[in-house]
Amino acid sequence: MSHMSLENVTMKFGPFRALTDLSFHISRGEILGVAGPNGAGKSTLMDVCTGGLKASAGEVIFDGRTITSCPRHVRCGLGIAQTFQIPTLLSSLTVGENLLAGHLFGHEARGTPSGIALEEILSLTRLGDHLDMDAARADLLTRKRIMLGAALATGPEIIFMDEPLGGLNSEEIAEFLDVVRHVRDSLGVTVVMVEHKTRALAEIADRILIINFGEFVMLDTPSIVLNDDHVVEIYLGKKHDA
Ligand SMILES: Nc1ncnc2c1ncn2[C@@H]1O[C@H](COP(=O)(O)OP(=O)(O)OP(=O)(O)O)[C@@H](O)[C@H]1O
Repeated sequence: MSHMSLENVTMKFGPFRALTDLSFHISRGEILGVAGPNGAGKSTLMDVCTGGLKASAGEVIFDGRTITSCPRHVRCGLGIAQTFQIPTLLSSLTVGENLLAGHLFGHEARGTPSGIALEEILSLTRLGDHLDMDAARADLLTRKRIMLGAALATGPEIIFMDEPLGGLNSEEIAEFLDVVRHVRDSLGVTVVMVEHKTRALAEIADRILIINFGEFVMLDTPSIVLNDDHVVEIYLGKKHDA
């Protein structure tokens, strides 16, 4: 059984369709990359999955349960977490307190404590040495690791990440991807990563979904998707003749 599926999801803002009749499955434990040109509907897609938006039509199913209309905190309680493009931290608190806040939020939403130990999150996100540091003092990569840690502390089964690599240099990208890989491998958490940097996606993703103008284009392994003529054309605006 698939972990999460979208069935004929359409998202309208007034008369404008940001997503049109989108259907696909996310498998448990996979790293799914989501790519597409600016305005393709990637953030909208993430929001209809995590509860920021309610799809105008169609259904979002998680572990067999229809969650299309569930608000964000209910989806958090079911095991759905999200990180944002610009790190949203409690900057007056320490790194440890940020993780604790995530833990408490998840506990409250679910009614039971998270099954993921804070020590393991500290080790996976490499934050063990920074526990007492004020979050406000952290550099960008560390802020991203703190946000990921706080999201993991809610105890998710699936985590959606909105452009997590933005603003990082190539060394930092490699380090962050390594953290994400370890998170998936150690915790079995499913990862959905919306990202413009397709080369990085190709390195980490099991499969990549391409959308364009809110419509499904392709979902397959990175090598198939990124070498597909239609996908290359969408990105470059012309035929790829290599
Ligand atoms: N709240 C809203 N009201 C009206 N239109 C919206 C709203 N949110 C998004 N849109 C429109 O829906 C389309 C898809 O936007 P979305 O942000 O999902 O694209 P994206 O693929 O994430 O883009 P980018 O890569 O630039 O972040 C865009 O045309 C956008 O202007």
